[in-house]
Amino acid sequence: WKTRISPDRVHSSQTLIPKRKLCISAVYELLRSSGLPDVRERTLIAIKPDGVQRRLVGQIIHRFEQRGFKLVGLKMLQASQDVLSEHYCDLRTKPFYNSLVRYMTSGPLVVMVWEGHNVVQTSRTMVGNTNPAEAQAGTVRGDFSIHVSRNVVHASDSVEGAQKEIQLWFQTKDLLDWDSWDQTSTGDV
Ligand SMILES: Nc1ncnc2c1ncn2[C@@H]1O[C@H](COP(=O)(O)OP(=O)(O)OP(=O)(O)O)[C@@H](O)[C@H]1O
Ligand SMILES: O=c1ccn([C@@H]2O[C@H](COP(=O)(O)OP(=O)(O)O)[C@@H](O)[C@H]2O)c(=O)[nH]1
Ligand SMILES: [Mg+2]
Repeated sequence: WKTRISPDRVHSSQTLIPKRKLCISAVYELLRSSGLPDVRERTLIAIKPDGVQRRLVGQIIHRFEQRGFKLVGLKMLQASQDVLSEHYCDLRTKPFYNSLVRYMTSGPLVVMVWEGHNVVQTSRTMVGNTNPAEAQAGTVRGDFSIHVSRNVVHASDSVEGAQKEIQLWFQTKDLLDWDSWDQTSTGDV
């Protein structure tokens, strides 16, 4: 037991922190300061009530996993009017705002945080045009929907927007900073 734990772990105040985790943090810091890709970019993806009702949750998650992004937060919830008015504050003056809120509160949502290089922009591409009639086949909206008022999924549209939305929908403690085995040299845990 000792030989297995001790070479891999260091003490930091009260807790034991895996050395590998410290190393990975240092590598991320180096990448950031060197201008190399930020592999820790995060975005908020929400499967809207029509996506949940139509049992599309698995297929949508599959697309993000298959693309190579990492799931760091996931919950199912009934959205409140308050959270939605904050989430869609830029749309409050739009004529469709009230129907949008009715739609978004009509059933449970599955809200997720995905992480990876360029995840905000790539997710927007994967999700497709806001109006499914204009969305390319192969995108979530282009494959699963036909009308803008039932477009299955939400994806943050900028890195700053994603940060705000993640703070709105999740508490920091509910986001898991887990190490992906494909980013470490061995599968030894
Ligand atoms: N003309 C419209 N009629 C009905 N609903 C609309 C219309 N335009 C937008 N919506 C709804 O409002 C949502 C938010 O619009 P927005 O312009 O932010 O599109 P989006 O960024 O592609 O979508 P989301 O923010 O949900 O990812 C749309 O996803 C859609 O559900
Ligand atoms: O004419 C419109 C435009 C948008 N929406 C809804 O409002 C959401 C948010 O709009 P946004 O412009 O942010 O588009 P998105 O980011 O969802 O592509 C969309 O997803 C739609 O659900 C709508 O119902 N009618
Ligand atoms: Mg939007």
